[in-house]
Amino acid sequence: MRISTVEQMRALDKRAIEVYGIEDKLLMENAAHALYFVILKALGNIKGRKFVAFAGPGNNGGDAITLSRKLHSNGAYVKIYLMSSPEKYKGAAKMNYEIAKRIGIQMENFDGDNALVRMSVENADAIIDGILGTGISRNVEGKYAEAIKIINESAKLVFSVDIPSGINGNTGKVMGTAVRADYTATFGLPKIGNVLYPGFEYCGELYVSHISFPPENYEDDNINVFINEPIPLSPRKKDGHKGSFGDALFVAGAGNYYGAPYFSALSFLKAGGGYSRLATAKSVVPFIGTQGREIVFHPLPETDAKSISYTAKEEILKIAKNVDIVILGPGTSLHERTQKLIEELIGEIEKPIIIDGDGLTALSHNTSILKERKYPTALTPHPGEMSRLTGKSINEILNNRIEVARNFAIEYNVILVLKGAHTQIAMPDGRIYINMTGNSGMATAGSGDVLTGTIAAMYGLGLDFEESVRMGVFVHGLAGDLAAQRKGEDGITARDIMEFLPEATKLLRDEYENVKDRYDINVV
Ligand SMILES: NC(=O)C1=CN([C@@H]2O[C@H](COP(=O)(O)OP(=O)(O)OC[C@H]3O[C@@H](n4cnc5c(N)ncnc54)[C@H](O)[C@@H]3O)[C@@H](O)[C@H]2O)[C@@H](O)CC1
Ligand SMILES: [K+]
Repeated sequence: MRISTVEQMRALDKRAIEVYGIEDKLLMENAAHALYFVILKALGNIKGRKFVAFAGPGNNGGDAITLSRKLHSNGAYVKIYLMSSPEKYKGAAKMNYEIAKRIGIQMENFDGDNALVRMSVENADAIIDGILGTGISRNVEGKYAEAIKIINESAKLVFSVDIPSGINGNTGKVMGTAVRADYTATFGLPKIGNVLYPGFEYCGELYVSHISFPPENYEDDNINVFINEPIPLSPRKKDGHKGSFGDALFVAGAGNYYGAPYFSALSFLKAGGGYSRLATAKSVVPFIGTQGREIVFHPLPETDAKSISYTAKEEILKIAKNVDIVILGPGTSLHERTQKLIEELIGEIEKPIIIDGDGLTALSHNTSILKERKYPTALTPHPGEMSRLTGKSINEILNNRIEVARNFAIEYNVILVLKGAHTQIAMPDGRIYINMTGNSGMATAGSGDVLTGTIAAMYGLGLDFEESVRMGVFVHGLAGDLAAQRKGEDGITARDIMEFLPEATKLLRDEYENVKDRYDINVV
């Protein structure tokens, strides 16, 4: 499914109106109907139920008034609080306001927090939030903030129209304050703010309605943000040998960094990969060797600090020639000579590579080396590492995740995985995939190492490089969700994520449609 910006949604509305003649009042009717269905689904029946709706000054308010008329028509009691003078309404919103007035639906101006409003809310079964939609243009203050406070303090079921009021439709950021909804129905396509955190969380259960747009209305290459849907894995070769499922080289580890090489190299095998090689400083081998017997070790000369020595370069390049994919950087340390080694390997390895951890720090000294690469490259930074790569502050990155990731991927011709809740995967042609698997328990040391191994495993299973990165991120999150289901989010460790990789891959093979549905946005 595509995800749109606010501006793209406006263009789609315009096209629906101008090309197909689906007038704005039809769109509004459809929008109201969609949320009506969600309410029906949540409450069972409507008759005799009491609703309080807050209607803002724009079309979001118009949708709320239209919905109120539907609820009224089906036997509910509705009271609407108008956030500003109804003279402001235009087009479909104005028409629906006038219909509601003629019908005699109770409408009052909201002049700020007071006992009467609180009492209406207290007596209601549910609240409709149509205060602000995608037209939010500044921070929420004054009586708008007061209305949101009343809603959030009410402990009633809250249904948001399009997007919880106060959430920025392009970024998912809270603009001062925002409604915490139980359900949200969004219209046309989900907006980026519905899908990125924290907006996603504020939506509660998220539904999308296509409000009668024909499917071709969405076929627009400029709308190039997508949900990261899983890609079906082809059946495993029954007569396969370990080389059939990929041969991966991990250049990882240093004295005191035993977890990163272990988790990355072993996760490759757990997620379905065939042959896992670990090239690491020689004194690291005995520490991991006893636990990771399935891994093939290439002990390398080391520095005084027990990190991989620069002199290992030719040997690494030689091994790299015989593998399918190379992973650079998990726990290689910040030793200056080792960093130099990794930096040069990035430029010289003639295989697809994944760069993570200390490899990203090595790269940040000279990002232009990426431009020399003629083979596919994926980077998996968290926002801190992204900050090092771009020189931008972490806040700047968090506030513009999509743009920052996209610009980097295009400029350096790489796949950039910007990690975090709902990780973004940016492709060199400008497409972005937003990943929906995973949970907060996965923000744990070593989780990123498991990710690199999982991506490499997907490549070993026969997906192309781009698909492997997408599926690696998906499967890693799915394994984390399975771990959370079993153990709770609080105590998940990298080991737990790794241990659930076989189950995650199996689930995708056995129950592909179920898994896909579980992480899709429901259509009403
Ligand atoms: N395809 C779609 O997405 C459709 C969208 N529709 C609705 O239209 C909405 C967008 O409508 P509008 O563009 O009129 O925008 P909104 O209804 O979101 O609000 C715009 C109004 O709010 C004011 N405003 C902005 N920020 C404010 C703040 N912080 N405090 C107080 N007032 C503020 C603006 O001055 C303007 O008057 C959508 O969210 C959706 O509910 C539907 O009617 C039908 C189709
Ligand atoms: K809203």
